[in-house]
Amino acid sequence: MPQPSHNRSDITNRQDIERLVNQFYDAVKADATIGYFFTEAVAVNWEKHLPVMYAFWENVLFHTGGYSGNPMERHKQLNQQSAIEPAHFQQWLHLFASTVDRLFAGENAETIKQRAASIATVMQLKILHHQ
Ligand code: HEM
Repeated sequence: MPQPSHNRSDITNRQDIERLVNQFYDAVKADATIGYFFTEAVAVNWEKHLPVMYAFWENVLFHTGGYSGNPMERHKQLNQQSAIEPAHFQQWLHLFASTVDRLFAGENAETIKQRAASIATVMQLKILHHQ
């Protein structure tokens, strides 16, 4: 259960992003539905992947310009290796939103959840249409 919102503050800086991303992937790795993408389909090198994800989310929220990857292409490849179904996306989003809500409350916390949902929608469409 999230704490009452008056005990949580908003996402305001890089340190908050790092905390969010670390706790999100702890939940992802332990998850029965999507954990295997990260532990078996891809043997993720976390020392490399986490800083990429800090930069990605920092750029989404604060427009820092520090991310220059191609997530759509990466997930199309991944989908060819191991199919990513709508239920996987739903669980990914559920874990993301519940991690945000457990740690933070405020305008940026709402924005980052919305951005995650809209990027996930585009990603699913791209995968579906093999664009
Ligand atoms: C069920 C859904 C998803 C699965 C299973 C999944 C899985 C993965 C995996 C295995 C990687 C590769 C890590 C590596 O290269 O070592 C990755 C990278 C990444 N994912 Fe996802 N992902 C999902 C959804 C999403 C969503 C919805 C977003 C954004 C809102 C996202 C953002 C990223 C980004 C930014 C990268 C890094 C790409 C790069 O190397 O530049 N993922 N994902």
